[in-house]
Amino acid sequence: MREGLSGCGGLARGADRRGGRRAVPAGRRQAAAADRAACEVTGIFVAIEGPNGVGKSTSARLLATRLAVQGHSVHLTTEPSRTHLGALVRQSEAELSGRALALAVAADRAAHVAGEIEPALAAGKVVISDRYLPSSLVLQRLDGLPLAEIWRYNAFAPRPFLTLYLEEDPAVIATRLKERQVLSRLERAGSPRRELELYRKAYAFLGRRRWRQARIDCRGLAPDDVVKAMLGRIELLNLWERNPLSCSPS
Ligand SMILES: Nc1ncnc2c1ncn2[C@@H]1O[C@H](COP(=O)(O)OP(=O)(O)O)[C@@H](O)[C@H]1O
Ligand SMILES: Cc1cn([C@H]2C[C@H](O)[C@@H](COP(=O)(O)OP(=O)(O)O)O2)c(=O)[nH]c1=O
Repeated sequence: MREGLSGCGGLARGADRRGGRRAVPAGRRQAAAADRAACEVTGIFVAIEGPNGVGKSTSARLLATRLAVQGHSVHLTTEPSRTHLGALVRQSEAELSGRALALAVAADRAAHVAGEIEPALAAGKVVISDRYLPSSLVLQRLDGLPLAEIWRYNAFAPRPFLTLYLEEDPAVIATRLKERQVLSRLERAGSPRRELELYRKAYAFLGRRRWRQARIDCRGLAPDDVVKAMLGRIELLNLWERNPLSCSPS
């Protein structure tokens, strides 16, 4: 098994993530073995995180393009997902808040993982997600929920191969947000500085849960340079050597 890719290929399952062993009743062992076979995957999963306006969408798109040009089979996705449920979450964010929004986001995440991320990984793709679980550890906290409660709702979520956190000077992010015509309720509730602070806490929290993650200091970097730094982080992990898929472009 590739290092850090326990469980379902590029995804590490909850029991492993928590460092515990899941007791499987004898009668279910066969089904569990079938599940393991069904989720035998070869792709890898990279999540991109950071405060609103830091450049996640821009660099996720560029990273996907760069990898595709290199010949990799890439699936670029986002949270909230591009499903009806994801659209509903986006539309409802103004009036849905606190626990209700946290649960709606977690439901969308569960559907996103099962319906989109895992199948793409099973097909051997590099999955890049613009936002994932760490976003909840920041945005739902902005909405007043304690970390432990948010974690409970998201404990099912598989650990990505690598999570990249973009960081930038809060003043630069604030200038970019001023250019946005409409700010969402949570964008207004937070601030770049507060989001950066909560992301640092999320990083530490997930680090204790053996998430593999890296911060990228985007100060003074053009989008192309941010992507170079991302690729550097990925290569640092010897990803390409470890993952046969990535060595044999489709
Ligand atoms: N590295 C960068 N340098 C300068 N501007 C950037 C950079 N990355 C993104 N931008 C710009 O900042 C704004 C916010 O970027 P975006 O990717 O939408 O952020 P996010 O997805 O994190 O909210 C966009 O106008 C984008 O063109
Ligand atoms: C991914 C995620 C989104 N959301 C909600 C709040 C955000 O304002 C809304 C939309 O996400 P956002 O990334 O701001 O969307 P866009 O791509 O339009 O910039 O979804 C959460 O509350 N928690 C989460 O973990």
